[in-house]
Amino acid sequence: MPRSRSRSRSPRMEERRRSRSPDGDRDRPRKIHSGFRWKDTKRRDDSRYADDDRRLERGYRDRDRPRSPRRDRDGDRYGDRYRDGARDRRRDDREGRPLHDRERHRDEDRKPKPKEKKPAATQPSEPMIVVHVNDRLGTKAAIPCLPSDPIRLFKAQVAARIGREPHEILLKRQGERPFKDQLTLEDYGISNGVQLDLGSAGILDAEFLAASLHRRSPETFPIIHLPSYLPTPLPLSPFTTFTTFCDLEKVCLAMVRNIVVIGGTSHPRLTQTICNHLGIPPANVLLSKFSVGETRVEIQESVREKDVYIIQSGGGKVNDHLIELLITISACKTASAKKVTAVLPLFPYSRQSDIPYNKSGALLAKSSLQQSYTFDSTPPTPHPGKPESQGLVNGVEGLQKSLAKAQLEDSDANAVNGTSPVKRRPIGDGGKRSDTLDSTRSDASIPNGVSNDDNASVTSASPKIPVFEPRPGYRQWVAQAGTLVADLLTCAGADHIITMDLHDPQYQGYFDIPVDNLYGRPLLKRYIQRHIPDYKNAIIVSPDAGGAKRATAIADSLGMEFALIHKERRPTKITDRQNATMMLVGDVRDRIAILIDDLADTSNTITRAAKLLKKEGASQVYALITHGILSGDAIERINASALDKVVVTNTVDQEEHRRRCPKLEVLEVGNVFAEAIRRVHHGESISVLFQYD
Ligand SMILES: O=P(O)(O)OC[C@H]1O[C@@H](O)[C@H](O)[C@@H]1O
Repeated sequence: MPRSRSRSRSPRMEERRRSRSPDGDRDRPRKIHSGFRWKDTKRRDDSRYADDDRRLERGYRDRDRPRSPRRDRDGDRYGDRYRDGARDRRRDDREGRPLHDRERHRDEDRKPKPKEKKPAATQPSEPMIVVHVNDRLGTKAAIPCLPSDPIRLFKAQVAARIGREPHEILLKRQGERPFKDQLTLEDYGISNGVQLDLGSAGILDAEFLAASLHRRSPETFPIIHLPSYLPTPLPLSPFTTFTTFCDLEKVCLAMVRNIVVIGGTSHPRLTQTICNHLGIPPANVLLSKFSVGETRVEIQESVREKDVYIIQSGGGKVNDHLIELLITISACKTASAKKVTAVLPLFPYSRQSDIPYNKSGALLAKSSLQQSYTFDSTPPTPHPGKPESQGLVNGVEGLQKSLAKAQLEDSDANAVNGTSPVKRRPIGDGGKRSDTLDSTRSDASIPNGVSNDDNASVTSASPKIPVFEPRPGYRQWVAQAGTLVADLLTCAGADHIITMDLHDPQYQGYFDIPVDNLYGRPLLKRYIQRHIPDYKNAIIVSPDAGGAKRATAIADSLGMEFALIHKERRPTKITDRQNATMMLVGDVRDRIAILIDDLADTSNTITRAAKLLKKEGASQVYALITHGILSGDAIERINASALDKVVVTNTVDQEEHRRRCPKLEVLEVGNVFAEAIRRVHHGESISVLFQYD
C-alpha cells in the first residue's frame, strides 16, 4: 500500500508546505532552470549546476577563460580525469553492441579522424590582480584573482578566505548595487588594489534604501546620514519593507556598537553635528541647576559597558561647563561605563599651564637663578662663531632700573610685615607642597618656616644649600590651574581626552591618560587656498612670538612668506598689557596679511596687530583663528577694527557671534571630531587627522 504523502514529509518540508503561496501557484508548470531554488532540492542531474558547484567547492575557475600557466597545469590534471571517464564510457557503450558492429567501430576508430576543432588557444598569462574586501567590522581580505574571473568565482574565493559559504557573500562598491554573479570583475571595472564592500547576501543595502527613501519622499527623508562606521549593508531581513525600514534611527542604533555621545550645555549645536556624522542621536541626559547654582546631572539611559563620549567645550560660562563635565564623567563612570572620553574642542584653562610643575606644585625645571649670571655668562647653548655672552637684553640701564625697583619693593615689603618676598611663603605643616629637590632646598633655607634676611643671605652664600628663588614670571601662589584641571578630569574618571589646538601642546604632559590634540590647521589652510585671492603672494603673520611655530607651519606648507609681530609686555602686570608695544618683523606692504593664532578672547591681540599691519601698508588683513572665544566686547572691537575678515572654527558656539559680526566666518569642526570619535571607538589610528600637508 503506498504510503500517504503527508506521512513521508519531514517536519521541515511540512512547515514549508504550510507557508507556501496559495494552491493555485502549485498548479503552474514548474520552470526547470529559472527562478529561486532551494539549495537542498537542487536536481542532481542538472549537470550545469553540478559542474559549477564542483568548481566553487574546489576553488577552480571557469575552464573557458584564459589562465595563468600554473592554473593550466591544474586544469590539465583534472582534464585527464575527465578524459579517463570519457574513455570508460566509450568502452561500456561498445561492449553492449553486436560483434560486427564493434569491428566496424574499431575500424572507424583506427581511421584517421578529421582533426577536432581545438578550443581557442589560451591567451598569454593575464596579469593577476589583488582585490581587497572589507566589511568595516574588522573582516578584511586581499584576494588574488584575474580581472576575467566571474563574480560567482570571486565570491567563492572570498568565502573560502573568511570561512563563509559563497552564497552568503555579497559584494558591491560603496553606494552601488550588489554585483551580479554572472558578470566578471572586469565588467565592474575592478582593477588591482580596488576595495570592495563585503556584506551578507539576503541583507538589504541600507545606503541604497536610504537613497530610495529620499527619492520617494524627500520631505520626510531629506538626507539620511548613515554613520560612516556602520557596516553597510545593514543586517536587515530580506523581507524588510520600506515601511519597516523607515525607523532608520533604531536600526542605526541597534548597529552602533556600544557607543554613547553625551552633549554638555556648552555647545549643543556641535554635539548635534557630531551625532549627525556618527548617525546616532545624542544620549538622553538631564542637565539642570539647583536654585543655589549647583549643577545637577542625570544620565537617563544605560551606559553600562558603553564607550561614552562627552562633548563639552571651554567657551561661555567656562567654570559651569567644567563642573558639569566633571560631574557627567563621574556619573557615567559610576554607572559602569566601559570607557569615558572627554571631548573638549576648546580645552578650558589650558592657557594657565605656563610653567611646568609637578602635581604637588613644585617646579620641575631648575631655577635659573641658582647660577648667578654676570655680563660674561656663557649662554646655555653656545654656537660656533657666537660671542661667549650676548650680555643683558636691556643693557646696563635696564638692569640698574630693575635692581632699583626690586630694592624699593623689598624695602616696602619689609616696612609692612618685616619679611622678604621669599618669607611670605607659608612653610609649615599645612604649607609644605613638595619634597622635590628644589622644594627641600628652599624649605631648608628657611628654618622653622620663617626666614629672615640674614638667613637668606647666609644660605645663598653657601654653595651647598642654595636659596630657592622663583623663576622670572613665577608667582608663587598663583594656582597652576591647567595642572589642576588635568587632575580633576582624571580623578572624575576620564579615560581619554580629545581636544583641538591646545594653547600649549606640552600641556598633554600634565595628563596620565591619553590626550589626542587635533589640529585646526588643515581647515585654516584650506580656507587660505580657497578663499584668499592670489594667496601665494599674501603673507602669514604671527601676532606674537608664542604663535610663531603654529604660523610658520602653515606658511611653510603653503610656500608662503612669514612675518612676526614682536609684542613686548613690560612691565609684566596683567593690567598693564594695553601698554605692550608691538613691532613688525617682515614686509607686508601691498600684500594681504593673514594673522594666524590659536585663540581670540578679548580680540585685543588681533585688532592691535591688524592696526599695525595696515599702518605698515598691508592691503587687507585676515585673522584666522582656531578658537573664537570672543568674550566681553570682542565683537564690537572686531567690528571697529582694521580687520577685514575674521575666520574662526566652531569649537566654541558662534551663532550669536556670527549674528553680531558681519566680518566673521565660521569653519565647521564637527566632522573632524566625529571622525576622531569614530576612529578612537574602533581603535583606528587618528594620525591622519593630524596631517596638514
Ligand atoms: O588678546 P586676546 O584675544 O584676549 O587673547 C588672545 C591671545 O592670547 C594668547 O594666549 C593667545 O595665543 C592669543 O595670542
